[in-house]
Amino acid sequence: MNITKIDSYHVQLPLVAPFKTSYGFLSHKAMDILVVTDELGNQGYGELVAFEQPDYTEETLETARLILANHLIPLLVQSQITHPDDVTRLFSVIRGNWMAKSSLETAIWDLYAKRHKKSLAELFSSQTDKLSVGVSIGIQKSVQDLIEVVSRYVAEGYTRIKLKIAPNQDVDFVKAVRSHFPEMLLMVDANSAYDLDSLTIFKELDTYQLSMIEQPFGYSDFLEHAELQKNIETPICLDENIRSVEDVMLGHRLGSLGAVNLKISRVGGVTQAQKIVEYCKNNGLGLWCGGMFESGVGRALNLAFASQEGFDFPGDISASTRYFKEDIINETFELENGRLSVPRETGLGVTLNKEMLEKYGHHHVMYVK
Ligand SMILES: O=C(O)CCC(=O)c1ccccc1C(=O)O
Ligand SMILES: [Mg+2]
Repeated sequence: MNITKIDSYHVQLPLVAPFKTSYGFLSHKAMDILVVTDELGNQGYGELVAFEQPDYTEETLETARLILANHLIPLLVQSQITHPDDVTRLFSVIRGNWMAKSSLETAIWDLYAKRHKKSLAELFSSQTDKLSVGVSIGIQKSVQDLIEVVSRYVAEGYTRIKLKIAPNQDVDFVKAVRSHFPEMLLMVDANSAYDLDSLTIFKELDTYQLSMIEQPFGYSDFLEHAELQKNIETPICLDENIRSVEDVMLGHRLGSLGAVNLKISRVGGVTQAQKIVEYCKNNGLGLWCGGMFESGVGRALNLAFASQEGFDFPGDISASTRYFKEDIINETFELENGRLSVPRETGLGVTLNKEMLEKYGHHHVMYVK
């Protein structure tokens, strides 16, 4: 394929409700939408999901833009690409910078699918048209507030609830939610807020039939996670730690994890993510699709990818309205009986809404042939 142009829209969407985690507070989500055009006029969309602060992982929107402009785009346009796997190989000379790589690699996947007049769901061997999904709930001011928020999402149909926790905002919250919803698929995510000194907290959390505990310890730690896993029954799920299939293998061998939160963007793209899917399937590890408050572009990709065999647990892929009042695509993802529809049109199966892009974004040209 011949790439003739790369555009980028710097978008900022207000969140319907602010989101509090153990490390920070989010009132709007910024993202860049890459549009890669080929010689036939096809356009592939990719989302750069990095945050503005380097507080989830090391990358930020600004570092990713630099890596794209100075390294990844020059590499890509100098090379002959016939399949998206070529992009991953090409980018392997550049260390890290997974979200920057993923934004371009996923745009090439969309472009490739469109050139072949296939949906991404089809290319990913999608097994289902409807996907059960969950919702991730930020830290609330009080137990009462949390119960109200959870009740609203349960009424909307979500089948799995994830609670963000932080020191001193953990056991009481979980205990209350569990007693209101005894059968609910429930889990917690600490975003690296604890260490082994908090073992007693986790032994207590271990008594609430949680599906898993996500990223309790350091964002690059494997040893303390393994020590914790020896002391609790609830599977540990790693998120921040996992950048490659090698990280999953390491965590598995050391006993640091029982499940993986897979975000395509955090592992450098679809081709890398697929290796993790295969490893988890072959080794009996839990696997589900995480989220980065994506716009509809990233959401469509997550839905297509997570509809393949191997994903065994509802992901953080919620309805459009859970995140934003208005989105930058023309389609909306609506919850029906706790499920979202997997797009079936060509490529990602979503189209950019020019009016919304203008309202919420700024246009930049990154490359012209
Ligand atoms: O619903 C979503 O898109 C994901 C929500 C979520 O938990 C999250 C959101 C932003 C950054 C990190 C995380 C996380 O999974 O840790
Ligand atoms: Mg997480």
